[in-house]
This record gives sequence, structure tokens and C-alpha cells, in this order.
Amino acid sequence: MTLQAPEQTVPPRVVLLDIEGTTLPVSFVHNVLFPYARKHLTALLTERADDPAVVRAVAQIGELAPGVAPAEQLARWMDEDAKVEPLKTLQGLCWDVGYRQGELVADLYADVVPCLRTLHEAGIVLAVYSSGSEPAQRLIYGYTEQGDVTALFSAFFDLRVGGKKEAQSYRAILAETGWQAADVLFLSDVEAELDAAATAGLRVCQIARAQDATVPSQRHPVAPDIAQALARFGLSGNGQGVGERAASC
Ligand SMILES: CSCCC(=O)C(=O)COP(=O)(O)O
Ligand SMILES: [Mg+2]
Repeated sequence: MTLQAPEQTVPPRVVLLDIEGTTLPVSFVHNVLFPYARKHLTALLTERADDPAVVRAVAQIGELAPGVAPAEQLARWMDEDAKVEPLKTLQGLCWDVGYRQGELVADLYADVVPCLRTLHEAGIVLAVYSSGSEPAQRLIYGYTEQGDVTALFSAFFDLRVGGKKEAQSYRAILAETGWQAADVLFLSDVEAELDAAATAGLRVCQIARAQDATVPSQRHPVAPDIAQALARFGLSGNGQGVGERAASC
């Protein structure tokens, strides 16, 4: 049997989680969520033109793409899978209707909820960092097959703090929360995001899901699921060396 040493002896106090490709299959985002938003976005722009969130998003589109019709610019961004705030805000508004009407239910990976529940009970702080808007993140965890699990999370970060491939965004999260960089473990499937988080001093591990065919990182620790990532960082079920923060997933 091969024993793998934990990445560091002191386990993290905070686990910061990406969504797409980490807790939720990429296919759910690209084959369910994005098409749903694409289908409903144009109607949303007209039917909710007075909604302050829509007004603000349309104004942002005007600043980012002057002279382009909002619906046209949104279509371009969706084609490119651009991570821009007004698109993410408006997609979130579309999904809000879909979840409330029972048309959408977040298809989280099976290991996610049991694992996060155990961590939460062990006193580990859980937080989300996704390009999807904070309301969209809350919807995902509010409408899962296992029910509403948003209470497991202490904080939700979106593009308000910056892009996920920028080290400055992770520094902004640390500044806002007061967390120490070395206490935070960031889990993501995207190597460039891990690079940025590591540059800001966070501990990182790639989640390389077989279902998503994630290409394993050559630069960072890699695990096939969240439970095995946590075990690498001393948050495993055997409790060795992690005291009250021991977690079993
Ligand atoms: C939070 S809802 C859907 C995710 C999304 O809109 C997206 O662009 C994926 O972003 P991530 O940062 O989670 O890869
Ligand atoms: Mg991801």
C-alpha cells in the first residue's frame, strides 16, 4: 500500500470551492444552465426592463460594449463563455425563475453534499468562489437533489472581487474576510485559477473529475474528488493530527 503524506501538517481552516468542474459537472453548466439562460435572456431584457438589476446590467453592457445592442452583446459573450458581470447577473435572473418553477435542479457531484456537511460539522469554514453571480451560486446550492444546503457556506464570492485567474482577486477575498492565506485551501478544476490562488499564498488542489475529463495539473496537487483532496491536506476520516477539525467524507 502506498501512503501519501499530507501536503502540510496543519490542516486548512477554510475550504474555498469553485463550482463548475469541481462541485458540479461541466456538462450541467454547459448543457443545462447556459442553454436555459440563452433561451430566456432576450425576453428577460424586455419583460423586466424596469428591474434595477436589469437596468444596472444593461448600463454595464453599454460601458463595456458601447453602441452594441445588449441582446447582441450578450449572445457574443455567451458564444465565448465570457466571464463578465452583466452576463452573469442576467443569467442568474433567468435561472432564478427556472429553479423556482422546478425546471432546474442542481446536479451536484454525489460526494459534494456529504463531504461538505462533515466539514461544516467539524468547524471548517466553507466558501464559494465562482464566476456565476452570488445569487446564481445561492440558487445552485439552494436547489439541489439533497435540498437547500446554502447554510453550509459562510461566504460567496463572484466577479465582484475580480476574475478567478487573477491573484489580486484572492487577495481581495483575504482582505475582506481576514482569513490568513495559508489557512485557506482552494479547490478548482482550472489550473490557471490554481496558479492565481497559489500566487496569493493560498493552498490549492486541483479536482480532476473523470466525468469532466479534466487534464491533470503538472504544477499542483491533484485529486479525483473532494474527499481525496481533503485527505491530502489532513482533513481525512482517520482524525490523525487534525484534532477537532477532523473530517470524514
Ligand atoms: C454559479 S452558476 C454557473 C456557473 C457559471 O455561470 C460559470 O460561468 C462557471 O463559472 P465557474 O467559475 O464556477 O467555473
Ligand atoms: Mg471550474
